[in-house]
Amino acid sequence: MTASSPHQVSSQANLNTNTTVAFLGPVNSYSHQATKTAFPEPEWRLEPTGTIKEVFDRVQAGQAAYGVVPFENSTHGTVAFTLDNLADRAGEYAEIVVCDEVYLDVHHFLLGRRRDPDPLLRDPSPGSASASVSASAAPSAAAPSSHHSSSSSSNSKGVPLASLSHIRRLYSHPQAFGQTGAFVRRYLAHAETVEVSSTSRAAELAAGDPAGESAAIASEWAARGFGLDVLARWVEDREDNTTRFFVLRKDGEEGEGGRAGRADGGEEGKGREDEDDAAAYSGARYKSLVSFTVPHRQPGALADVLDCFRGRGLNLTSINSVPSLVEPFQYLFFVEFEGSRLDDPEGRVGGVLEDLNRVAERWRWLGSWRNRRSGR
Ligand SMILES: O=C(O)C(=O)C[C@]1(C(=O)O)C=C[C@@H](O)C=C1
Repeated sequence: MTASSPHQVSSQANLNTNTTVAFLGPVNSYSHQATKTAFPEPEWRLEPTGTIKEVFDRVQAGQAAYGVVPFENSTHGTVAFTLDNLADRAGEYAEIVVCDEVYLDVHHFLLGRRRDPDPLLRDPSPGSASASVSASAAPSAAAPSSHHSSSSSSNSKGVPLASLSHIRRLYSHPQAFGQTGAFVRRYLAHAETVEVSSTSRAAELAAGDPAGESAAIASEWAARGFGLDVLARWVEDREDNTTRFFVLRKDGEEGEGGRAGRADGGEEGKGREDEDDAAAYSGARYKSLVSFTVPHRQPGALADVLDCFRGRGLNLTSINSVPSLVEPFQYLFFVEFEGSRLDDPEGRVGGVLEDLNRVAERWRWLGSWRNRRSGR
């Protein structure tokens, strides 16, 4: 697993600042990997939480300078828990903004205990590319994996490396289940699926099953961390499976060393700026997020808001909605777009925010940060 374009914060810049970063734990979750990429230890103190909501809580309470939360996955879409907290219906997170993003390639592993003896086992080491499997390894294992390429080194991807007939329970995070549906339906239809708070929590639960009848879909690091056997590797539906994480902080706390300092053009972003000079609109180097509601009964109210972005020449990169919980079937919308409120020489972002005053019922700016995939 790799994270694209590591963008780490220098240790010197962070002397005398709060260096705690909260992420969804336990350790060895994908959130942990994403956090380590952006906030290398030991300069940063990484603190696992039990839920995504706790990441928001700690940042808002000032107990963590930053928080890292999954936002969307390329296969399964938006992470509902994160959107729910960004919606901030109870006004608990009034100061929280997004100040950066991290992309992580996500390859899921099936972890559990091998049957002992397991005559079908070939190579259980995490990340091994040389493992192969007998045609009778598991229910319907004879058929080649349909979802990954068929090169020889990929033969062990997406197929069981050991018998799975003893697995009765399969733990994982709902997002991970959503990214591995083909494998689970094909090889583990006989097992009960149990959603838990993270993939590393899933591995912890599987490791704690004395009968060895539980398995987890989790990361290869969780295999090592919890001493589990790798029963299958790269079980995601799509090999290009990628999750994008948001880095959160409190608004106005982007002082020296803060990651958002780079989002408004700090030194660390300079090389990147030069690379991107060719971009037609310089705002493509950045992204911003706003949430808003529109008058529910007014025809075209949502279109009016979207038209403001078109009018200002701002490219949208994602649109989401969640129930407003004010009245049934009324929604709060999120629009993410290219451009920064913090570096806005042409005034396009400032302009669109003024437009929102006119056409939206309520709106909130949720941050501007460097586009870590500009030019793609
Ligand atoms: O469960 C984890 O390991 C997480 O960090 C959460 C999460 C998510 O919510 O999207 C992160 C990345 C993967 O997409 C699957 C799960």
